[in-house]
Amino acid sequence: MAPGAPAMSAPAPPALLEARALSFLRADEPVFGPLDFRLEEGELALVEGDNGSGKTTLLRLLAGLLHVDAGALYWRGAPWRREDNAGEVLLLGHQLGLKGDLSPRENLAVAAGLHGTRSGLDIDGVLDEVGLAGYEDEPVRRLSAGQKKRAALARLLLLPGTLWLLDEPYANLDRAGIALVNRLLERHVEAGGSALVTSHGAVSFHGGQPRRIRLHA
Ligand SMILES: Nc1ncnc2c1ncn2[C@@H]1O[C@H](COP(=O)(O)OP(=O)(O)OP(=O)(O)O)[C@@H](O)[C@H]1O
Repeated sequence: MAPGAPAMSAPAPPALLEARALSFLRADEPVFGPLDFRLEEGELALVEGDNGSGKTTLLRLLAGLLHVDAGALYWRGAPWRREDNAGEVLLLGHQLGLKGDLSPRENLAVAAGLHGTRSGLDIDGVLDEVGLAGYEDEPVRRLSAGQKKRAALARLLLLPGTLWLLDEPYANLDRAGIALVNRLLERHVEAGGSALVTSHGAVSFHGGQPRRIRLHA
């Protein structure tokens, strides 16, 4: 290296997720976007916007339930292909995706059979952690709204996902449930996981100032 030449620094690693000029169209009208953002591994970001600004649409698109209409998405630097990250991206949406006739224990067993589990975790342990001890074998349709949300959180905790997409995760939860969501999020991020969270309530997150992704209707 010539004297005085600047030291070469290693290129920054690619973001876990990057959106460039991303839009979703309905009847040729953009629901949101064009939107540019990055999300790193071990980072939480808040998706903000008024009612109808497209927060749920964005999360459903990232969960593979809708197609990218315009712009581009990258996963670890490569063009986004659902088949490359299907097991790594977990959505907790308004519809919780639980089978009402099955118990929490059975719902989690089905999910674990399909996707595996995080090492060191088991079904009864996560149900206990989310406060469903004693309700493990009750059909989900007989649980309260908050208990159903807790069962969905138990599934999120159990499965080996990298990116959590949480749409209004605090809805229907009591104070202890809200604290539970924050605890699970902090632990996920500390372990190198990432999360995109929509919430109209205050998210209390102690892992630093989260990135904010603002949608405009
Ligand atoms: N299935 C659908 N068919 C047609 N339009 C839809 C559908 N779902 C949502 N929309 C429209 O897309 C826009 C964005 O909706 P979306 O649910 O993504 O907003 P949001 O930001 O999550 O809203 P909120 O804060 O009320 O939950 C709204 O104008 C809505 O009416």
